Amino acid sequence: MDRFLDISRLSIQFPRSAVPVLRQVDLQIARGEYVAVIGHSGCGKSTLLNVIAGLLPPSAGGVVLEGKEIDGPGPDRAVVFQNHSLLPWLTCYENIRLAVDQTVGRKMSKAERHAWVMETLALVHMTPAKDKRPAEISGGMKQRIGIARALSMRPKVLLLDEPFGALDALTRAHLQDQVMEIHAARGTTVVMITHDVDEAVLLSDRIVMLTNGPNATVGEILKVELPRPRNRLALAADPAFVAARTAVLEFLHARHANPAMSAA
Ligand SMILES: Nc1ncnc2c1ncn2[C@@H]1O[C@H](COP(=O)(O)OP(=O)(O)OP(=O)(O)O)[C@@H](O)[C@H]1O
Repeated sequence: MDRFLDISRLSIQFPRSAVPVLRQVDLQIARGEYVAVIGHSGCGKSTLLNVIAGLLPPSAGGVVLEGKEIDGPGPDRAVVFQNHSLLPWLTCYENIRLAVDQTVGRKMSKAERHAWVMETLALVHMTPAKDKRPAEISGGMKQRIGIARALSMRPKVLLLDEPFGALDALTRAHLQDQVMEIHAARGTTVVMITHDVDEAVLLSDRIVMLTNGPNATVGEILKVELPRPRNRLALAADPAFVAARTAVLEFLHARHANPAMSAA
């Protein structure tokens, strides 16, 4: 398989901790693939994403992107967190423009940068709100601007750390549909952390299921063979969708039940 993003023998142990959080994680991700990482709270999903982002060094093993070992953060990997991190004194346009100027800026003229920001705003359907400041828009809109800002840097990999976790169900569904559209339009490679089984099945090409921590590792990988574009309504009763959903639920609740719940 194409080893666009290659995580091999990765272990993470925090200082003053007796056991590793993650142990011997092996995962190869192809260019353009959409991969979801799912697992119980505290198993190390964010830790894994932080290593790919270059925010955390591996204790053993490593991550290689297009043949180059990751040894720090870089614009080739953009992260979107659950809580949007927009600069409150800048408008939506300016928040994205700043990211463009700081990353791809030197390679583009002023007019090209403007056009690129406008194109990215349109991609998340936020053109009408371009002159609003973050305090003037809803949580879902802020998250759309956060995603647009990440995409504006033309990352090789988009890292999503529970990007819809703080949103209500309807807004969440709307954003999931938009991320599917963006993935189809731009072909960006995506690694997304989620707790939501339906979200994982709807969006992903593969679902990586982590075992419980500490010493968590890849327990199983499920290939989601549903054709794209995917429609949430049509899929709700689709036997392949239901089977994938059941397989993930089976893994999480039967074979790797939440340790916190079983201790209660
Ligand atoms: N900087 C740190 N120093 C020490 N321990 C840490 C640090 N960051 C995370 N941990 C521990 O590592 C484990 C994994 O944390 P992580 O946030 O990666 O889990 P998660 O699967 O993303 O959890 P959740 O689903 O609740 O967000 C937890 O036990 C956490 O307490």
